[in-house]
Amino acid sequence: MSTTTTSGETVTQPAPAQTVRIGVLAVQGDVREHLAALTALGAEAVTVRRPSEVEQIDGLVIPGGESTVMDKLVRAFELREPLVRRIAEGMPAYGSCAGMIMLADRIVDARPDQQTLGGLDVTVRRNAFGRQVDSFEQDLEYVWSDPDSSGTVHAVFIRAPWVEEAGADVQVLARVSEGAAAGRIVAVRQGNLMATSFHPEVGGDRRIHAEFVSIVRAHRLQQSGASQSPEREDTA
Ligand SMILES: NC(=O)CC[C@H](N)C(=O)O
Repeated sequence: MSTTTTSGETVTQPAPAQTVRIGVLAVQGDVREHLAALTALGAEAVTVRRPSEVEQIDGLVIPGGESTVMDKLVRAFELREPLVRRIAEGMPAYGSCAGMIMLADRIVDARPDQQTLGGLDVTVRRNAFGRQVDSFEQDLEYVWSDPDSSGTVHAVFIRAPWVEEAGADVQVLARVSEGAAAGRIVAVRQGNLMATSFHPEVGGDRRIHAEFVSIVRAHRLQQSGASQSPEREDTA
C-alpha cells in the first residue's frame, strides 16, 4: 500500500496485519459460498486460478467438489508446484471435503494417477460413507480454539471422506457422533493446516471459517513481525 504526501513523496506503508487476503481455489467446486463466509468475517476473499495469484495470498481455502477433477485442473493450470511450495512453507490452508482429500498426504480409494497437494499427515478414505448414504447431516462435538465459540456443529456430509489414520502431530477436532461410522475422524488440524470432511459453508454457520481466519491472522502477524525485526535492529 502506498500513499503520496503533500510534498509529493511516496511513502510505502505495510498493510495492517489484521487485513488478511484469503484465496479460494477456484478451479472447481463450491467456491462462492466460501468467498461469502470469508468476506463476512472481514477477510479479503479472492479466487485463485493462476500461479501468480498463489503468491499473493495469506491463506487458502480448498472447497468441496470432486478431488479427481480438481487434481487434474490444478495440474493443467500449473497451480500444483506453487501450491505445494507455499503449503510446505507454512501458508495456512483449509480444505473441506474434496479439499480435505487435496491436503492429505495419503488417499485410500484414489483414482489411478490421482495426486494430492499433501501437507496433512493423514490417510483419507474417499467416499468413505458409501453409496447407500450419499449425504447426511449430524450434530458433532467440535474442539474450538476460539474462546468465543462453543457447542456442537451441524455438519453436512456429501459423498464425504473420513480420516482413516492420523499422524502423531495431527489434532483431532471432530468425530462422527452416531451411526455405523461413529467415532470416525472428520475434522483435523496440523499446524496451519485444517480440514473437515463436511461442508461448513452450507447453512451459514461461520464458526469453522472463523477458526481458519484466526489461524491466517496469527500467521500473518508472525510473518510481519519476522520481516520487521531486521529494520528495528537498524534503527535501534
Ligand atoms: N462433496 C465433496 O467434496 C465430495 C468429495 C468427492 N467424493 C471426492 O472424492 O472428491
